[in-house]
Amino acid sequence: MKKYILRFWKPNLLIFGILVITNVCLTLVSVIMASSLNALVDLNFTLFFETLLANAVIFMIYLFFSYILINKKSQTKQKMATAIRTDVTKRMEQTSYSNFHTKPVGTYASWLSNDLNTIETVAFDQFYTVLGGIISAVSSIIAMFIFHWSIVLLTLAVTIVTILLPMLYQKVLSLVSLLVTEESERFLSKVTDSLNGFDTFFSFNLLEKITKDMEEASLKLADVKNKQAKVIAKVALLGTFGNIVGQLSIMGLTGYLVSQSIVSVGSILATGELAGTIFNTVGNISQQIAAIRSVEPVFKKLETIEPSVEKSTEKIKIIDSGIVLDNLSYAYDDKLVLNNLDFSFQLGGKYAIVGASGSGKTTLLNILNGKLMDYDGSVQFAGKELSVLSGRELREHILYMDQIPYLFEGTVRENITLDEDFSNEQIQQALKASNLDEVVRNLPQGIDTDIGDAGRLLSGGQRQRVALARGLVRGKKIILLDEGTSSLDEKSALEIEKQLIENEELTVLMITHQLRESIQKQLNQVILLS
Ligand SMILES: Nc1ncnc2c1ncn2[C@@H]1O[C@H](COP(=O)(O)OP(=O)(O)OP(=O)(O)O)[C@@H](O)[C@H]1O
Repeated sequence: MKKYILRFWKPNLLIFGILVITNVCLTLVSVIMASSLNALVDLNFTLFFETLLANAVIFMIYLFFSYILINKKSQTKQKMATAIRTDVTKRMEQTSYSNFHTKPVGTYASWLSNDLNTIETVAFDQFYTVLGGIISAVSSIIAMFIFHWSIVLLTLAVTIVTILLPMLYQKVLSLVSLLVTEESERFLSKVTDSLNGFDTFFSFNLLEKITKDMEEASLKLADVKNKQAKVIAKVALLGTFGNIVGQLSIMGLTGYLVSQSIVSVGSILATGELAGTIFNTVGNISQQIAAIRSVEPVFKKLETIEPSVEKSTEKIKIIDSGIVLDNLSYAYDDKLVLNNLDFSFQLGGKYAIVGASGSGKTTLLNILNGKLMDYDGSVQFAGKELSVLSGRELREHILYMDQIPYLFEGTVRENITLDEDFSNEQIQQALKASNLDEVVRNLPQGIDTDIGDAGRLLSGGQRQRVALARGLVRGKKIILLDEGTSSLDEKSALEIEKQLIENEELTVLMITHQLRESIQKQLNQVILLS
């Protein structure tokens, strides 16, 4: 948290300055109140009204700065929250494919929403509250010197005890807070997973499973939240106890000093007010600091996405040779999936990869696409070993298309360009090459038609073609189709496969369970994985 407070030190310094002004205003009001009461006791009505007027002016100043403070706090909090979110997604940009997939997407969504919410409302809000509290307590203690040193001494003594007592619970509070964030993560992940399965549950008449999953997850979350509330209640109790003891003892001491004519009658009003301010702060400060500390594990968690160390950033200057596998093996932990493969894919060649389910077809394409770099043996592309190329460089030339390509909410154009710049001509060519031009012509707003959540308004086959156009518009010359035409009808699948296979510029590796005869004839080779 410190990192972000310091990164935005200018607005935070401004907030500090405004907090000083507002709290000094409140202290002044309390001190002047003593003069008001003294004036009243002395029947000096002029002085009484003058002090009232002075307090009214100070209150106006206080209100003005309080308004600025609320706005500044909100703006700065949002700036810091956006910076944290950006840091998290930047880490995602830099991590490896397999690292990213070690957690369900729902977990990351929870980080960026739930956890950021906690950071905003617990860490940042409480930080400003504690800061304001300390400033008001310090200015109140200083003001107490006006009345009598013994009042300051007693205040300091009770303050120390009130701060120390609730600290006994600090560790437990941090622990339960961490449990709450972990359970919230599991809750979101479970509920997202269940909701994503709406269509499946619908077809099996099992929609009640969504409610059941949600209820189970919600009860677990409620359990840890109740545990957290119990600890917070104990800390709050100790703080409130210190607060009450502190206020009563100061009132008692001032009363005694008044009775001994050491301080004026008006002092009782001011010290009561000032003691209230100090002990309200002190009584809550342990709880607030513990709350801020409890968010530290959340900050740490957001930094757990490891950046992947790309061995090299060598560039491919010219693609003048294809892909050569030499003794290629791959294992997920100790599960060997590919074993000593030797093979050459010629540039411009067309290949089908077939094999039983689980034989490693997708794994092979994931290696060629730079998603899995921890292979054994050798894979050369354009004369360079894959491991000396960055995955990023590889994907500049290779398009990987899986069975269910993801489409974003938005238009066909946005889904193809993904916010990058392409000329209309480039887009039209890509539409034609992916057999999408006629489909797009028939859409109500052509290429600028909104295709709904995850491309829902397009058929499975049309979605597949949009994904293909995405790669072709970027001039990718190596196409890896992981059953990329599986959701197309026979005629469309054949058309696309033919189009790709007859394009001399493209090297095509397609995993297929349905090798059509007419296609098979045009392939350089069918590779069987076992
Ligand atoms: N991330 C992973 N972690 C552990 N094991 C995995 C992982 N991905 C795949 N596997 C395992 O590796 C083996 C090969 O999977 P792969 O997806 O490459 O097979 P496939 O031939 O493409 O299968 P299919 O035809 O069913 O799509 C399978 O047994 C699978 O369970």
